[in-house]
Amino acid sequence: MRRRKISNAIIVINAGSSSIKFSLFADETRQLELFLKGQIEGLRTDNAHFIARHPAGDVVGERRWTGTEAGAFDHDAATRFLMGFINTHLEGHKVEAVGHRIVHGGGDFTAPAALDAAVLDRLATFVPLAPLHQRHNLAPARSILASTPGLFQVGCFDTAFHATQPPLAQAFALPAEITDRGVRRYGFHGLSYEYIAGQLPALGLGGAKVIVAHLGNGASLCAIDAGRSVASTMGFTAVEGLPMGTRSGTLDPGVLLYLMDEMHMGPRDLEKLLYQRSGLLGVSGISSDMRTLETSPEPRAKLAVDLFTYRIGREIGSLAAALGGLDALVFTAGIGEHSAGVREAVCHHAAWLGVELDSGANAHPGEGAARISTPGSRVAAWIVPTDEEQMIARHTRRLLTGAT
Ligand SMILES: Nc1ncnc2c1ncn2[C@@H]1O[C@H](COP(=O)(O)OP(=O)(O)O)[C@@H](O)[C@H]1O
Ligand SMILES: CC(=O)OP(=O)(O)O
Ligand SMILES: [Mg+2]
Repeated sequence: MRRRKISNAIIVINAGSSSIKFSLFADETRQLELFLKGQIEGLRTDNAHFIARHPAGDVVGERRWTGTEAGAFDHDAATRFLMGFINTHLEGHKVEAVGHRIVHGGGDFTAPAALDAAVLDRLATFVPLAPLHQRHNLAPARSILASTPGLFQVGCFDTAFHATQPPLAQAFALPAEITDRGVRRYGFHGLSYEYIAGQLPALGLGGAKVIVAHLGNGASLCAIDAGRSVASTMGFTAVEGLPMGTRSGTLDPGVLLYLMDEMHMGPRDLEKLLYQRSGLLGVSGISSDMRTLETSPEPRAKLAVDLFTYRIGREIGSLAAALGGLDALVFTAGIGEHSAGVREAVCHHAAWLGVELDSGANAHPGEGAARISTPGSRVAAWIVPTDEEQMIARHTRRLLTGAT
C-alpha cells in the first residue's frame, strides 16, 4: 500500500500592535492552500481572546484571558502559546519554512530576506523606529532560530512595497546631516498594499490611480499609480498620518517641544503618549476599538470617530494631489472591511473628488471584493479584503524555492 505523501507547510506569523495572527499553508505543487488560521486579539487589554479555525469556519481551538491574567498576557507570552498550539495542530504536515511580517526594514531591506542571526541583529537596530511592533516581530524569529536553527525563516517588510516612491515623497525638510542617517519617510502596511495592488487588475484598475485606505488598529492610506506606491500617510515611523486605535497620527512638532518644556515629559513619556494613549482611545477616553465606539452613546466616542474620518478625508485630498487625479478609493483591514459607518463618512468627505456612495451596497457588501459606489460615480469605491498572510506565504515560498 502506498503511503499518502506528507505535504510541506509554511507557517506565517503576523504580529500587529494589538494582535498576533498565524496561518498555516500547505505548500502544494502549484498553490498555497490555507488549512488552519488563528489569532490572539486584545493583547495588553483586560480581555484577550484566542481562536483558531479551519478555512470552512469550524473552531479548532479557543481560549480567553480576562482581568489581571489578561493584563500579563503580552506578545511574548502569546507567541509561546501560539507556537505550542501550532506544533500540536500540524495535521500531518511537515514545516518547511516560517514567514514573518516585520514592520521596519529601514533603507537596507527593500525585498523579503532570509533571516539569520546577523540579519535579525540588523533589524533590531530599527526597534526605536517601530516601538509598538519591531520587537514583537523579531521575537518569534529569534526563538525559532534558537530552538530549530535549521528551519528556513523569511522576513517580509511593511516598508518594502514603498521603496518605489519618488525621492520627494520620501523626503523630510531637514538638514542633510540628519536625512543622511536614514531619517526619511518609509511608509508601512506594505504587505497589505502589495496584496491589494495584486487584486486591482481583476477589478479593471490595473493601470489606475487608486487610494487604498488600510484602516485597522494601525491605519494609513497609500497612493497607488499603476500598481506602484507613489505616496503614503505613514513616514519614518508608523505613528505618522491618520489617528489610529491608540496612536496620535500627525501632530504639529511644536506640540512635542511644548510637552517637553512645559510638562517636563521625557522621550519614553512621549512615546507612550503618542503610541499608546492617543488616537481613538485618547480622544474618546473609552476604547481603541471601533466596534465599541460605534455602539457607544457617549459624545466623546462620536468625536473620536468623527476626527478619524475627517482626517482620512483630508489625507485623501493630499494623496489625490500626489497622484494627480483619482480613479478609485479602496477600503481594507478590520475597520475598512467591516464598518459601513466609517466608509460612509469617508466617502462623504471625498464626494468633491467624484465619489458617489451606493448606500445599499455599502450596508450589505457581501463577501469578498465589492463595489460600493453607484454605477455613475466618477471615482469608484470598493471594499477589497486584504490578506497579508497570503502575501507573506508567497514571498516565503519564492525565497525557499530559490534557496533549495
Ligand atoms: N464589524 C466591525 N465593525 C467595526 N469595526 C470593526 C469590525 N470588526 C473589526 N473592526 C475594527 O477593526 C480594528 C482592528 O483591525 P485589524 O486590521 O484586525 O487590526 P490589527 O491587524 O492592526 O491589529 C478594530 O478597531 C476593530 O474594532
Ligand atoms: C504598521 C502598522 O501600523 O501595523 P498594525 O496596523 O498591524 O499596527
Ligand atoms: Mg494589521
